Amino acid sequence: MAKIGDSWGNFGSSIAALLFFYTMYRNYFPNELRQPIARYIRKITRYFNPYIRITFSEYEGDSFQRNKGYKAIERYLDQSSSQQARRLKANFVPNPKAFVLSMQDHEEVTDDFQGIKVWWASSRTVSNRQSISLYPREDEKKHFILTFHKRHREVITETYLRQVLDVGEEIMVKERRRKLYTNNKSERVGPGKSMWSYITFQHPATFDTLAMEPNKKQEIVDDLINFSKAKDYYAEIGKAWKRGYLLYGPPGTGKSTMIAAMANLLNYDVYDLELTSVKDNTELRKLLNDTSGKSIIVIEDIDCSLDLTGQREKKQKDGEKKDSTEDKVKKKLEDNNKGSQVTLSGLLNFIDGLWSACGGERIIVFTTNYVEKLDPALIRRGRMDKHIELSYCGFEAFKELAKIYLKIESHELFARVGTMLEETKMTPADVAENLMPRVFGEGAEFCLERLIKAIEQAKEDARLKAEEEAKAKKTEEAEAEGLKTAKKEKQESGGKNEAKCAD
Ligand SMILES: Nc1ncnc2c1ncn2[C@@H]1O[C@H](COP(=O)(O)OP(=O)(O)OP(=O)(O)O)[C@@H](O)[C@H]1O
Ligand SMILES: [Mg+2]
Repeated sequence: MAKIGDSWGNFGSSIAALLFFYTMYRNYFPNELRQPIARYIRKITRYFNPYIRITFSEYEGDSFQRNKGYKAIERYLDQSSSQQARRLKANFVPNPKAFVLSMQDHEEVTDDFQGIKVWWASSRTVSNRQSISLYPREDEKKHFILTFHKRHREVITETYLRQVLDVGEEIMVKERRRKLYTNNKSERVGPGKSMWSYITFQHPATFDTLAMEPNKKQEIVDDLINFSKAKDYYAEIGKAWKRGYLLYGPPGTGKSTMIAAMANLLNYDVYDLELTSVKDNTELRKLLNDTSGKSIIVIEDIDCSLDLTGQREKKQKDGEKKDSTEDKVKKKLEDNNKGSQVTLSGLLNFIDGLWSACGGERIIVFTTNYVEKLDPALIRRGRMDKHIELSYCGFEAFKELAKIYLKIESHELFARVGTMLEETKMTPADVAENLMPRVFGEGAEFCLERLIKAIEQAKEDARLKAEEEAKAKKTEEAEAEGLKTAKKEKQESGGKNEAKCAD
């Protein structure tokens, strides 16, 4: 009891002494001396203080740019925060649906790295300014402060902080709501606004629900996963961490569905780039600089977005005849391209990684119905690393669709469907449409029979179309023959007349 009384007595006299010195200092020290003394005291304490403090602010300098590292640190600290901090705040994350607990301001947690103890504190400073601001952050500044012993300076600043960022970013990617971005026309974008607008990406397609030959599918999945894990490899060989896929095939064969499946597999955002809305190459560069890592940049129907047919056009003018499909594509291209001056070389520059080399991994996907129309420079390996053909529905793809839509792996009608699909071209979209039960209670057999009828109908349609085409060709040939004969006759009669005149 006496001991406690003694220590209270010592404590009291120390406080009294401190107060005494402080009053003396305030009242009797001239102002000019106070500043150097304060500086000197700070120097002494710094000399004896073995700890280093690093402050991580929520915003970069005085800019409006949010510091990505701050968010990553916050996510990294969540686990220690939920176990150690006493005052927590709860944030909702959609993926997986849950509350994430983070520490409140002015809380402190500890972390252990290779046996080294560090302290993390969250802090918020509020400015004294008496202004009214629309932006809360102008007056409030949030920081994380990391404290550690100076003998661990190298390990902490180099290895530990790298790990904090990597782990934090990984958590953020896992729990984020993925986005589907589309580019706005530049006229509609106000100053300081992003050229991309987005909605939440919620496409249900996965590689499990995508019907295609299993080995081919596995090869694509492996390729994507290998790419997403190859950060160090790309750094080693000095290439931008990007990969290009060209998906080609007739309409309804699953090109867009595959892009959604890719995004779902890798947990990437999707940037759907409408090239015809991009004014010129400079704008294209800006758009691409504004994309984030872990994303798929998609240009659908590339043949209709850009004039890539220059060489072919020249040949056609030299006398070749255009077919009706090409006519249509050309017309669509002209309609689309009004106002866009993006050139092939602008696009090539982008793909080559000059502009996409900033930041994390990116996948570029082009889709087209007419692969033969694309300029070889655009799709050469290295730009479009993998060319994937999505084609008409074969037996293997049909079996996958039956598994997805009818939940069956075999049926006595399968063999017949298989033979019919070999003879008739039908897209997976059409097969899926017929297999999907339309009203409650439609059984597998009913749906398979409907599919058989649809294939028979498609076969009949194809036969009629071929007949019509053959007829049209014959008429064309007859007309050409007629023209030729008429020309010959004219020439001959012209020759006779000339001879008469000479007589
Ligand atoms: N291989 C497939 N596996 C499963 N479903 C498919 C497949 N191909 C097409 N489908 C179905 O058909 C529909 C149309 O497919 P999708 O939009 O992917 O075709 P596309 O190749 O992108 O066509 P387009 O060239 O016209 O853009 C999708 O809703 C999808 O459900
Ligand atoms: Mg499509």
